[in-house]
Amino acid sequence: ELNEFRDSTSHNLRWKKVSVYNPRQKKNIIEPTSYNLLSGHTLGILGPSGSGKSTFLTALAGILPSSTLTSSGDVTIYTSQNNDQNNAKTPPLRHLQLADVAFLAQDDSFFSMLTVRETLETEEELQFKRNKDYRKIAEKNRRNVINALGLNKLLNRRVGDRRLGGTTNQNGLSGGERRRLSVAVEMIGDVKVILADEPTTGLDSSQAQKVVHKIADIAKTKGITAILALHAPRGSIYELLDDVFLLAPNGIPIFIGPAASACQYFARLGHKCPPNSNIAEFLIDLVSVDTEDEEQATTDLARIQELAVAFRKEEARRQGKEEARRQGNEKGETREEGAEACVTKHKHRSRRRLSFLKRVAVLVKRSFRQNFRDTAVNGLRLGACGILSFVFSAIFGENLKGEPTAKSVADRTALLSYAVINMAMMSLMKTLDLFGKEKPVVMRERMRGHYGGTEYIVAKVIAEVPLDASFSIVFATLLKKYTNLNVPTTRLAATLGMTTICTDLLGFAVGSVCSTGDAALAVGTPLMIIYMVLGIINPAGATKNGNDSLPWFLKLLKYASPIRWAIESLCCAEFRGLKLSRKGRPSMGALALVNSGDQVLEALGLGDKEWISGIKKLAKLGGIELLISICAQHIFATTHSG
Ligand SMILES: Nc1ncnc2c1ncn2[C@@H]1O[C@H](COP(=O)(O)OP(=O)(O)OP(=O)(O)O)[C@@H](O)[C@H]1O
Repeated sequence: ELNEFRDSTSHNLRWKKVSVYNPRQKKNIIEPTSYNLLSGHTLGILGPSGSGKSTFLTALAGILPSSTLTSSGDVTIYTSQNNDQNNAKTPPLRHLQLADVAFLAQDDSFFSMLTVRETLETEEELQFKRNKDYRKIAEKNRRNVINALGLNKLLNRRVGDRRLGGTTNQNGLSGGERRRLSVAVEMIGDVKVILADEPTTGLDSSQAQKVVHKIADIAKTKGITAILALHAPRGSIYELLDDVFLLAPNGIPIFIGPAASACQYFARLGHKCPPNSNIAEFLIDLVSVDTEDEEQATTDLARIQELAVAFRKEEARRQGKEEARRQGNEKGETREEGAEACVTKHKHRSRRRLSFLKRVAVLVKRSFRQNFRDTAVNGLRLGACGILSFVFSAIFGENLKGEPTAKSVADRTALLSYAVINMAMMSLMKTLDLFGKEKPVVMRERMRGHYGGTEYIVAKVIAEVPLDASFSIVFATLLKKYTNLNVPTTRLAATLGMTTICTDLLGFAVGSVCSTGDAALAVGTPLMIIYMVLGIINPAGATKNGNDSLPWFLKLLKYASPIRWAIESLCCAEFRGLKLSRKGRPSMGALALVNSGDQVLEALGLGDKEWISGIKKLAKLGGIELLISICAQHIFATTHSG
């Protein structure tokens, strides 16, 4: 099966003096290193926790969080081909681009409701044009990837959400299967390098070995390179590595070279690897510092210092040799110069091959599947609508029975306010939760240039907003059925629907601005509470100028509160033209003198408002939130990717 993967091109990876600097701490996080990793080789980065393995990988891929760290050095792909036809097209040496990289992050993130097949198809659809030729290549590539990673039997299984665990995830994928799917998703494109950050995390030893074996196999058969950051690999995993890069704390390089020669190298420096031991463990022990024992820590630091000096000498010797070889080899020199010229000339290749509308269509399809298939959550939301409408009617419904009275005004206002708050809270929480879950997948896809923030938000609006709004319609219908509210069902449903749309869009805006789902929840919840406090109508009466004492930023928040406009709108629909019986009229307060709904609206400071004016405000607010979401997606895309 893997034979189909084989192509005539070999892609070597070369990095020159790659280092990472932390400008805030004014120090290197990774000291400069250079290496030439040959096509088909798998290199393992070993080192204790915090030594900089992940940072080095992200620096190679070119996806360091630029706001906090800077990298320098050159990362290039050196292509050697046996096929003359291809030779004319591809420059022999060029900068590594993100499109060349399959980057496997520590977490496996997917859309949980999609099957393995759909997950791979979506990746393929986002990468390849839908014309016949592209589809043929894409399908062949997908088949090869599926075979190579042993995913054939899992194609129709839903990916599932690991965080749910236990019973809910019974049909979902196991940790090892998710890792293999991650590799498959990354391999769908025409990648030249596999970078994997702790690909064995969370796996048992046999699954861990299988995953590394698959990656090393793919690298060999595809003629590409693989670099794996490994925390504490077993001996059997070490045996799969062709090359090793050993990092000491503070990103100090200690060894880089063939895995088979590591023991010999350290033996020469007086550190013999004990026979029959795990070489990886021995190497990591060599560069680990015992933080609990001060005396031992001093010994460890001295050893690391000595090994670092030896590495620098070895590196200088190797570079001198290479320089001499280059100078002595006339043919080699000409080739290298030509190649360097290619590095500077080569332009970034765009991976966006689909039109805007097609990209949106693919994303809408995925979002639909994710939202509609989540029957457990949708069922719970429907149930919540039913239960809440029943509870609300039990609490407030009594005073609404029979002909409308002045006594019922407070209950009517409170009932409408809670209905708005309920729908707003439900949709905001759901949107922020989903946004957080999707974020890693979306960031990865956007980093690879599959689509931009606009397509993502537009697709979410098309796929999610109608479903959320339909829950509002159900809630409005039930509420109207159980209570004796005056507002027509259509107006109640439309207002609650608009509130849901507006809070969905608010969720998109908050989710786009915040870097993680947790941060979005931490910002979104208090923001909604402020909107609630500022938006709620005091049934004891309000003055038109009640706003005047508020500071400007609270006035702004009051204006931006969807809850305010929805409640005002519903109050207008409820009270406008309503005749109030004199029975049970309150003896005090602003409502004591009212005879009609119009007088109530006057007392509430809504005398000149209509139902439609609140709806128009909600629509305007939704438009602004949509714009903020799209802008935030573009502005924060790079900072959040790190
Ligand atoms: N964005 C960042 N800004 C500043 N410092 C960072 C950033 N990312 C990582 N570091 C620092 O770089 C160092 C190396 O971190 P890194 O995560 O690369 O180590 P690691 O070897 O991969 O660790 P582990 O094995 O635990 O995953 C740490 O000291 C860390 O605090």
